[in-house]
Amino acid sequence: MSTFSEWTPADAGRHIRVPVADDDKYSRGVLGVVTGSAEYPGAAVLGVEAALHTGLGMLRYLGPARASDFVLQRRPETVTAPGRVQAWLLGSGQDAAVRDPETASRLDVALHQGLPTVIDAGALDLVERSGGPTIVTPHFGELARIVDASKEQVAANPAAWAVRGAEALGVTVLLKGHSTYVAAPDGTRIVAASAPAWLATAGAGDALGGILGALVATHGDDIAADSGALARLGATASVIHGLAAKRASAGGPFTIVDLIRAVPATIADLLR
Ligand SMILES: NC(=O)C1=CN([C@@H]2O[C@H](COP(=O)(O)OP(=O)(O)OC[C@H]3O[C@@H](n4cnc5c(N)ncnc54)[C@H](O)[C@@H]3O)[C@@H](O)[C@H]2O)[C@@H](O)CC1
Ligand SMILES: Nc1ncnc2c1ncn2[C@@H]1O[C@H](COP(=O)(O)OP(=O)(O)O)[C@@H](O)[C@H]1O
Repeated sequence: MSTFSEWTPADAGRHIRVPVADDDKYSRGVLGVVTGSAEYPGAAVLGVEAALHTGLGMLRYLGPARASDFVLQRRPETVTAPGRVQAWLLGSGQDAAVRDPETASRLDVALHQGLPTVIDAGALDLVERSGGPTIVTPHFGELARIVDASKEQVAANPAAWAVRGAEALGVTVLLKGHSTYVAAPDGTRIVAASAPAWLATAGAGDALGGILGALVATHGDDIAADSGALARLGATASVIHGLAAKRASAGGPFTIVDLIRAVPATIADLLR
């Protein structure tokens, strides 16, 4: 069995890009987002909110109209016009079985650009079309479908199945759960375990996708230079997510909006 090293808050702090005086909104990193659907517009709102709270230069949201309206109401700083991006976040809040043609075409265009890409939920079936460095973010049920195992088998040994997933798909796998296992095809193996079990609530994965999307968009050079970079950014996203959950929780229940609100202070702590 491969050894997974534990990702610490200090490790995470070293993988957050701090803007410098010369930066502008483009040099900081632009994230393109195709998430949400008429059925699940909330997932789009949560992912966009989480990405903006993690920090990036610009976010272009290019999902379906109903979701776009909710995103703009909540976050008017979101840009909904197409244009250049440095990375993509795809699939949260989408169901592969009922993809509308416009969303299908936007996913296709994104996947063929060869850019760093985060693939979640309803876009997981498209991973083979992804031309750039790719990280997928399945939960146990989703990974089970991908590797043709049962959910119980994955739950019994998530570390081994994360590795199997990375080998089978040839991309970095971030397997979500109480502990989050990240395995890359180059042999990078990381586990992050900072989350309280209160985090097991709908929308938590959508927020993780947004945090990771922002980290990926702001680390384009690192990803191009190093095949393990996506795994380290995945683990960093998971640590930020888990610590923000702890901060929002204070030992009790919390909502995902509370978690997202806690992200900026969590990042500030990690940078100290
Ligand atoms: N506010 C929203 O709009 C929300 C939208 N969501 C979206 O809803 C869609 C369906 O997602 P689901 O995950 O519910 O459905 P799926 O159809 O992907 O998964 C359901 C199956 O996977 C298992 N499963 C689900 N989550 C699991 C976990 N964390 N660990 C182990 N097994 C798990 C279930 O037992 C079931 O067998 C996704 O596109 C997702 O992004 C959810 O994220 C919830 C919030
Ligand atoms: N028992 C648990 N303890 C801590 N974190 C958990 C637990 N169960 C799930 N999580 C976290 O919650 C999130 C759930 O993701 P996902 O299943 O995709 O949710 P959703 O689709 O509802 O957004 C993941 O980040 C996962 O790591």
